[in-house]
Amino acid sequence: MRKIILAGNWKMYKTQAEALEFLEGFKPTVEDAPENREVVLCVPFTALSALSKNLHGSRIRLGAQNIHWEEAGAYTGEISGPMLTEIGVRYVIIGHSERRQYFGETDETVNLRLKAAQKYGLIPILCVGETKEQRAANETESHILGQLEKDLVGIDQTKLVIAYEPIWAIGTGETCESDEANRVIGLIRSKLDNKNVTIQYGGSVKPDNIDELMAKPEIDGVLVGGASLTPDSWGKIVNYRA
Ligand SMILES: O=C(CO)COP(=O)(O)O
Repeated sequence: MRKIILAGNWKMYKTQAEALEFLEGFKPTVEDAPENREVVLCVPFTALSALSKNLHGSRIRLGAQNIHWEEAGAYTGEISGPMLTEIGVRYVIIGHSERRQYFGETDETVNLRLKAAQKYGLIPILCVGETKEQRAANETESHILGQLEKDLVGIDQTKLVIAYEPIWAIGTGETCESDEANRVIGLIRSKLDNKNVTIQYGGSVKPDNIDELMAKPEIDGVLVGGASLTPDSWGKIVNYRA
């Protein structure tokens, strides 16, 4: 039985005060969602501690958006596993296309970060996906399978979430067709040793396309940017119609 995980990726949005305001608005909605759905918010580092202290038994789980592979050290601007677990973080996004594109993340550093997350008991959400050019050149499959091959070396597939995020669908309003997302996710699953890994779709997920996406057999959840930023739209997404 695969776990359904709905995760919001706030990226570089919301101060601590804004995050707390969101929480108050969102808490009542999340408690109505069916129990078999894990609801995760991956927020900026500066909001993690305040949110953690204000969850008060809520079923919301917290996630970070990056983790360094060392436990501590001279790594200006980075954050370690123990720093995250100490404040109640359970998940961490690794290898998001924005980190690969703007911050020099490579499959090698993604692999190191994945190993660190698992070492410190965090569940990594590994992001993979192709650019518009790669899709046009029929390189979608080879690109994604190439990423997985390098990223997953030595990784325990029983403590892993994967998000398929076609880069051309991120923040563009251009959602991947649900059948196509289902096909690519099925392909990813076929290459994994553990067929029960939760595999999410991400890229312009909105309240008006969530039902269709979640109805697809291979899609086990979503990783959502823009539409996770307001309690109203995020509430509709976590309460999608099964
Ligand atoms: O990058 C994403 C989630 O990680 C998707 O962002 P959008 O939902 O804003 O397209």
